[in-house]
Amino acid sequence: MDWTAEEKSNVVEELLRENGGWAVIDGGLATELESNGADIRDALWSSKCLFTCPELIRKVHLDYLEAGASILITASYQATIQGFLSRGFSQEESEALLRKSVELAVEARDIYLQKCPQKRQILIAASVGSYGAYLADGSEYSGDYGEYVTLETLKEFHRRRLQVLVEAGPDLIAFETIPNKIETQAYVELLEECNIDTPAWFAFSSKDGVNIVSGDSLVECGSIADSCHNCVAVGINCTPPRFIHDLILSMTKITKKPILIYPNSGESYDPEKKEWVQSAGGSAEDFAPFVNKWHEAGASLIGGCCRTSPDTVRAISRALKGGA
Ligand code: MET
Repeated sequence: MDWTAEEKSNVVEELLRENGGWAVIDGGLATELESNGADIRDALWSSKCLFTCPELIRKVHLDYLEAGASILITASYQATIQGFLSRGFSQEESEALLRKSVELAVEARDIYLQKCPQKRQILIAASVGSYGAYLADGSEYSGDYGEYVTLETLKEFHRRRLQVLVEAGPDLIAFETIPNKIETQAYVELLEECNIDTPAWFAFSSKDGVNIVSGDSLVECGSIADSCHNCVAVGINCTPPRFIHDLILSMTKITKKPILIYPNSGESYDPEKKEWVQSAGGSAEDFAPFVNKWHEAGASLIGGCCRTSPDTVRAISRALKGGA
């Protein structure tokens, strides 16, 4: 469909209007692929599935739609041209893999809508993971890229990837797990410099309920995102549920745009051990009682991140419909 820039930028508001003020985002993709048998222990993480088991990605997208999600996030979180090149793919093949992530989500939407008696709006959000996700050294959870990584390094790293994803025609761009201010700034400048009119959301992660993981201020980073012309929603992802309420309250002070949250199942990243440790009070099953409080506090787009599943999404959907 050929939409004007203004129509494109209204897709989230339109979805929220159609749905009565809230919408459900899908749940964890990589961890759900793993639960379905995919081996993602790899520097490419879930994006490895783009060439090893694309049909499984399509299946997981479909499972999330059947569970009630209205927004699908593509399998491009850790998909980067640099990452694919280092595995022996050519530039063309690498770009095709990026496009494939969007195509698979679009296919899942088409299959779902064909058999769904009640037509509903479904948006495809092209995931852009941080530079640290590409490095796969834990820096996506510390935001510490060292002194040699500048704003220009980050813009150069993301530029072509962003252009290719946009050309594949997603409804939205999902900047996910943003760890620091410099990368927030890089995304905002790239959208402008590349004349991108696809709307974008900015999702930060936090490990203390106050700042984003690098220690940079959520208020400051959220405000940078909020001031970006393309930005249609600001929020939090991959963060333990127990921090979410306070983070929503902080964000209501800096944005009038829709607030999105998709927490993980309660784990935190231990930089010493370089692994995720489960913490008490916030498993995916515990989501449902919080969901309406989060919505009342100001979040309108709600889903799950790592280690959440279609069951989590079903519970979120039920709770928002008033059935929890
Ligand atoms: C570490 S955050 C990962 C986000 C990504 N959309 C996923 O669920 O796989």
